[in-house]
Order: sequence, then C-alpha cells, then structure tokens
Amino acid sequence: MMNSSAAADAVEVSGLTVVRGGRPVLHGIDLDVATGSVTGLLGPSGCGKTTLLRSIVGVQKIQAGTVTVLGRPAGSPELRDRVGYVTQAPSVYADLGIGANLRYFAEVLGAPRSDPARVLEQVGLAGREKDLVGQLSGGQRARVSLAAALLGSPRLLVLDEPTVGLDPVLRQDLWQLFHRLADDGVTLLVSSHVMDEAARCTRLLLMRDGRMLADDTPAALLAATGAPDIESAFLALVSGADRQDAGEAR
Ligand SMILES: Nc1ncnc2c1ncn2[C@@H]1O[C@H](COP(=O)(O)OP(=O)(O)OP(=O)(O)O)[C@@H](O)[C@H]1O
Repeated sequence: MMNSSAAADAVEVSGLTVVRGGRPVLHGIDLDVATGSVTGLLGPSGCGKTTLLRSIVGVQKIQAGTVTVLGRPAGSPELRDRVGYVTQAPSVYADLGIGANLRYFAEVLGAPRSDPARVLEQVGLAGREKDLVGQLSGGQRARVSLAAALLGSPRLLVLDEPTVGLDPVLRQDLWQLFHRLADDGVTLLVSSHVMDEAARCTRLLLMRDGRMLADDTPAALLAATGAPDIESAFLALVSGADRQDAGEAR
C-alpha cells in the first residue's frame, strides 16, 4: 500500500526475524520511524543494529516479518533514489578524487549536475574536489561517503555509525546537518554505540541481543527509568529485562 499522508511513518517494521550464519540475529522486531525525525539506533556491539539497517535498506535476507519504507516494501526499485545508505566501510573509490567520485555517483543516480557541489558544501568539504580519496583521513573519507548518500536528496537517510573516528567539532557539525535535513522533512535513522550521541536524537531505539528494549524520546526514557543519562537508562532497562527473563525462566 502506498502512503499518501506526509505524516505517515517513513519506516514500519513488523515481526522482523533475521538469521545470519545459522544463528537468529533479530527476533521479531516491531518499530516505526516517524517522518522527519532524527532517530537514534543504539545498542552494544553485535546486538544487530547493522542487520536491522540492512533490512530497512533492503539488502538483507529476512526470514519473517515485513519492512515498509516510504510506503513501499524495503528494497523496491522505486526506493533506489529515495533512500541514502552509508555503511560503516567507506563506499567510495580510493583511486578517484572526491569530485570525480561524486560526479560518478550523481550520474548513476540521475541526480542534478549541481548536486556534487551542494553535498560537498553540506559535509564541509567544499574546495577539496581534486583531493584523492585514498589520501584522506578516515573521518574525511566517511564524510565523502555521507556526501555521496546525500546526492539526489533522498527522503530517508540510513547512517551506520556515521560519526566514528570524527573529532568532537566535526561530530557536532554533522549532528547539526542531520537536524537541518530533518527540518526539511528528511528522515534520519542513525546507529551508534556511543550513548552520549543519544541526547542529540529526537527519538531513540535501544536494542540488545536482537530485541528492542525501548522506543521513546530521550526525555521520556530518562523520566521512565529515573536515570541521570541515557547510558544509565540503558543499563536500568537491561537489568529490568534480565529480571523479567529470570522470572519467566523460573
Ligand atoms: N555476514 C555475517 N554472517 C554471519 N553472521 C553475521 C554476519 N554479520 C553479522 N553477523 C552476526 O550478526 C550479529 C549482529 O551483527 P550486527 O553487525 O548486526 O551488529 P551491530 O549491532 O551492528 O554491531 P557493531 O556495533 O559492532 O557494528 C552478530 O552476532 C554478528 O556476529
């Protein structure tokens, strides 16, 4: 079914179950990501964040459940230029310059010719078009990958740990960019295992062991747990879940 309402959720996941390498990795996940939100996906390493993002982008084989993105089944051809995805590994060519990379991806996507200059400005790399990607720092390379994902002005941006390896000033710049994009109606789903980034999100999904522990605003999570920060709130939710599991096992 096609969503016609602008207020509809950008992502709707129901009963999502994924098995990788013969092991269950996601156990029947349900979640919605509101249009125009900056939603943080947080949880410890290995809890399934990347697998969930891959399912939303449509590159992950799923065993059960449904994933609907901008009103279409995840991975539909119509979503190709409406969803931007930045993986943890840089997805740009090391032996090409920044400008050549962006012009190539813009051509493939059919994005406007003015887009490479626009996205370079957005990620703070204007004037660096000629720099070879292979000679950039890790953080600069990550920003080129982000710039490539911004080509064609996608309506949903799925970013897997986009701020890893960035200094605090760049991290702040990027979070400001995320909120400017959200103000324009773009939806951002951003994974991180750094809990101090949580406060920058309008909504948080807290994950553990392939299950969703919480889906709420940062303020509501703090209020519900009485914790002073998101890291403590997460730990409180984990010990609550453990107590519940132990109770059910008895
Ligand atoms: N290609 C693969 N084949 C088999 N199992 C995999 C594969 N990739 C990931 N897994 C397993 O799936 C589980 C979830 O991994 P995933 O990468 O989704 O976690 P994550 O929360 O994104 O971790 P991180 O924060 O370290 O990136 C892990 O137990 C991992 O070992």
